[in-house]
Amino acid sequence: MGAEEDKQKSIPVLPWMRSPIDVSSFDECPLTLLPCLDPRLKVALENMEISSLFPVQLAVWQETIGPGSFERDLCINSPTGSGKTLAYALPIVQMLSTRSVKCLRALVVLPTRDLALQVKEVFSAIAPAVGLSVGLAVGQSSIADEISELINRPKLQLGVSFDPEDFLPELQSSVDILVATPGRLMDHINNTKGFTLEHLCYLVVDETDRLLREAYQSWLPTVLQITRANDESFLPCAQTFLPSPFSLKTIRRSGLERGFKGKPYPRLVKMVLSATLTQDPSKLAQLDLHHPLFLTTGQKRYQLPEKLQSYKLFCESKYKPLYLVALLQSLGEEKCIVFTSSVESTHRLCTLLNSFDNLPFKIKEYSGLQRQSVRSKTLKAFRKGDIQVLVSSDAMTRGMDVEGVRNVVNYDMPAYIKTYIHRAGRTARAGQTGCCFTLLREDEVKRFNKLLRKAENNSCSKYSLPSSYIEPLHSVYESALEKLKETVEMETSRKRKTGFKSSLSGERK
Ligand SMILES: Nc1ncnc2c1ncn2[C@@H]1O[C@H](COP(=O)(O)OP(=O)(O)OP(=O)(O)O)[C@@H](O)[C@H]1O
Repeated sequence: MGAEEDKQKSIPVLPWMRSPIDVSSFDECPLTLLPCLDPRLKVALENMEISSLFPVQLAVWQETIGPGSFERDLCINSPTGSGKTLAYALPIVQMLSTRSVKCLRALVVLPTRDLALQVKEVFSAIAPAVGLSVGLAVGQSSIADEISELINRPKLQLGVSFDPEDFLPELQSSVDILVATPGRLMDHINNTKGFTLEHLCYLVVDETDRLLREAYQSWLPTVLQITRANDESFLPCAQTFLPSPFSLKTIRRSGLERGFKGKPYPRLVKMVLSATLTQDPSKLAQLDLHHPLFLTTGQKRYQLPEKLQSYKLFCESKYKPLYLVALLQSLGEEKCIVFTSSVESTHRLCTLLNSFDNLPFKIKEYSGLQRQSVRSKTLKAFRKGDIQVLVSSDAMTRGMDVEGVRNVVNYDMPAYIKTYIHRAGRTARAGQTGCCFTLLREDEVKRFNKLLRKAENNSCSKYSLPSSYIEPLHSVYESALEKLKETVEMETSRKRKTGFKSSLSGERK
């Protein structure tokens, strides 16, 4: 992956990526000045305490609602916390607001369940205002419960038995917009009667680079295959599905008229987004994009949030936990996320931190090693402020939006700039300030400086902790290490009985 990043120089290979729309040339736009905004959506946004659109949201609005009219598929590379979710949610909801028949018309795919839940919340805050329903397919509940949420079954008279096959034509979608993870999406595509993508108009692939990195049961080729077939059968009755006030003006005009010969009309519109969007032609080719338009921010490919301050903190390897505790104490009670390099070190570090006596904050781990239910519970408590420090591995943290996270700590130096961007991006969101601290051994400094140079806004000052924070911790640290040893032994013997190795005793890279 490092080699891959080096290969991808700042000039993209794909011609359409070489002349992007620069999002940084846009200003925020007050809702009162936003053209064509449905007044019901304006109220919904105001209820969310949103009074203006962020630059990326305005840029996307212009390319979707007007004057761009969804003419081209959109590839959006915009920093963490810049508001990409609403950038796609708002135009989709506005476009579907005049639909007369309920069917599944928009699909948003995300790599993790927590992220899908977060995105569903955004849609749920605006879609009901215009009579649209939003569904979730992430495997949070049993498949049967999920199906009953997504599919509207005909009501039967009491005592009448029926064969579901007989009623197939009457099964209808209960939702207009579906937010899904790939695995559950595939379950519904393959097994759920009445689940269909035949009316799909919008496909959003959020956290695109992450989703394209793994096959996830071939969800993307499957969705494209199904919708491509539909595009063709769609052709004669396309007009039925067009929302009336926008009709031909806002949905892509005739393929021939626009010079997009050979593309069925109306085609499935795609929007793909990331803070670190891949520029790899072979990966992007998987999306089968239609005359894609590239929206990006600034000159460099990688951007850090404008109000992020980066700091490096030098320390000896054996005292890293001690320095971390001193740093956390110096930061006070504000929410903080500490990143490590693996799920095992997340567990070990969290156990060690919890072995320190009398720390004035509550610490929990959040990693792929845990069950989803445990992770979701932890995240909920962190959002509420019942937990102040979250020790986390990388896999789960992309896109996570938790209010009040003022600090991020890289306990282990990230190996790639993309990792740094996604970790640091858990703070300094939505124009707020935030700090990212990286703990470094002497031999890591050069590599770290080189890594940061790949991003814009990359200044990184040295951070020193006063000795008054460090000295008193030495004895506490020694006894915490002793406690950790005991916990490792206990875990190892417990897991030996069940045939597992203690996750505290080894490192999985
Ligand atoms: N127009 C707006 N006005 C005020 N706050 C907003 C606006 N748009 C989005 N936000 C807030 O900004 C935060 C970040 O938004 P969002 O999660 O969509 O960012 P993102 O660009 O997707 O970040 P990431 O790349 O990390 O996923 C959220 O808390 C959201 O509520």
